[in-house]
Amino acid sequence: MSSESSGSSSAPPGAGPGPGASGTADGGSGVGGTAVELRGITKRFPGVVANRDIDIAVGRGTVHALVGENGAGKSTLMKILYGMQRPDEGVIRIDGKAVTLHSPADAIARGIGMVHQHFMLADNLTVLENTVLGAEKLHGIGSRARKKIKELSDAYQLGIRPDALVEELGVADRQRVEILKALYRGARTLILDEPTAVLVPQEVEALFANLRELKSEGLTVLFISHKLGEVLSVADAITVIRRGTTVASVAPEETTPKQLAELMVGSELPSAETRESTVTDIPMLRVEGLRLSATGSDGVARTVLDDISFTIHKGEVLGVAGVEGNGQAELVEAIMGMSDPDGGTLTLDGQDISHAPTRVRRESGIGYIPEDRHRHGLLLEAPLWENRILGHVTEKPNTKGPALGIPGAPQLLALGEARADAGRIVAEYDVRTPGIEVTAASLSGGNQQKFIVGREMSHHPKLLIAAHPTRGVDVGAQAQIWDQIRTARREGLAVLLISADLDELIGLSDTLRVMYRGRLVADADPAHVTPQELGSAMTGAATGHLDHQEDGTASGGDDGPRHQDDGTGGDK
Ligand SMILES: Nc1ncnc2c1ncn2[C@@H]1O[C@H](COP(=O)(O)OP(=O)(O)OP(=O)(O)O)[C@@H](O)[C@H]1O
Repeated sequence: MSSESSGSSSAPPGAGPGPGASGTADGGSGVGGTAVELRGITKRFPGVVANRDIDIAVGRGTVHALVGENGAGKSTLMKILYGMQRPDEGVIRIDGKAVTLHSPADAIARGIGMVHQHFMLADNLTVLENTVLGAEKLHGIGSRARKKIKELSDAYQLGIRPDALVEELGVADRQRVEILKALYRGARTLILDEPTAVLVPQEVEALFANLRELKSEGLTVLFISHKLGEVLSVADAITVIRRGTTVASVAPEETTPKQLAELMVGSELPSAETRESTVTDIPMLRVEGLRLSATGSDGVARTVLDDISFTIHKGEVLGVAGVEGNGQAELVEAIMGMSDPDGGTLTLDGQDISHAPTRVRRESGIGYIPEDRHRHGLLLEAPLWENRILGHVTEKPNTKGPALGIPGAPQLLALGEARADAGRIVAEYDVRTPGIEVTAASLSGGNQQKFIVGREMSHHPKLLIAAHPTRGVDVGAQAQIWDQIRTARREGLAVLLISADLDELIGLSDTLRVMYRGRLVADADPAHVTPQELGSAMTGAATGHLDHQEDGTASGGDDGPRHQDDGTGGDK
């Protein structure tokens, strides 16, 4: 049943803020009128009310942020507005008119566009082809489409060339192509799902400039973000969602990141832990001369890992900064045994694992938080308790045996123990789920991530390969995951941390390296480096040791790129 088109709502159009709201920033009061109204929206899933009586009005020509804890219901609400989910109750009004949205095509027809967190572009096609794909027949594309793309790109200063091949574009450009694609389809309201999660600070600034440009042309932007500082810098209005319902509408100039976080969780956040060094001189992972090449779709072989060497010691977090696509993902895959490097050696705790299969590497004590949790971290359609076993099928508590007490006999899966332990992870890591029987797919993104972190930490790894460990995770859960990593590090855990979140890299790492075009080109002291300095090295503008300058800029050392390690790693 759906009552979107009935027009029945507890609140009149353009009415004040929802329950508990401060009333200062309900977007409906914006000078340009109301672009989108969501009134009394309720959406139930088995065992969960994802949205409960949500009330939001978004002013036309404004940037409106949605914040809230993992599982609060933000994505569900945006999927409802984009026609991907049907609400059980409530009214959607676009430009004052009640509408029923059966599909994204319906939403697009009404001027709603969405840029998902995982871009949906075909790599081997051009910007032009990607933009018109699905919007019109490919054979119909030509000068008219090219002209329109150029006009849109110029009007909103997106700097996109219609004939550029998508696979040659960096993350920030791909995001602009997604925005362009939505504009091409006539979007007047753009939904962006965590748009800054993969961007370096300079790119975030550029995106925000684009958003301001869109706004000045009367477009409306709705975006979800966990980065509260950024939210405060770009949003005109902020809606806080807690446990499925709108709890506050806040004006950015009247709040701080801390207050916002507390509105999200409904209580005070713990204060950050002070840092102390736990780095030892005992090597845990030694990577020497790692090289990998890959053949692109043009048939040309390219070097993706170029003579990579470093050591991570017991109790040390080595952070690798880099713009996505500079070899970090390939480095992780090579360490996990998921690719076949051209050369180099890997030594884990004194044992040569260069040619060991992934399972053996895991059993030797490597925990793995993958970048792509859907492809490598979870079986989405399997229940959560089965996901407890994934990647740890030969380890306790998932196994018992040997069978029948016969030495040498195969081990058996210990299903009861695995279930019980899945329940423990859910409780300990605050994974918001109706239970362990639901599929992993039904959890919100941040809760899926918390489950993976819990699973990997439960095996007390010697080495944790953590790729974006808190991506999509709310501030409270992020602090908790950082604490867990710090605690394990005090007990000797070595960590390879890959992250696009520079605050996370700086805050957690003992040693920092910068990866650029497959090489480790710079290093920095996390106690002194700034996100801006790291950002410049990530774009290739600074190399060597990033000496902190008083004026806040970084200067590379004069000894050129220092991608070679002297074997001592980054110990301080
Ligand atoms: N398809 C689904 N089936 C069952 N439950 C679902 C489904 N989609 C979402 N949920 C549940 O609805 C609730 C809200 O999820 P939603 O993804 O909207 O949260 P979110 O605020 O976007 O979280 P995050 O910040 O982690 O992305 C969660 O409890 C989630 O488990």
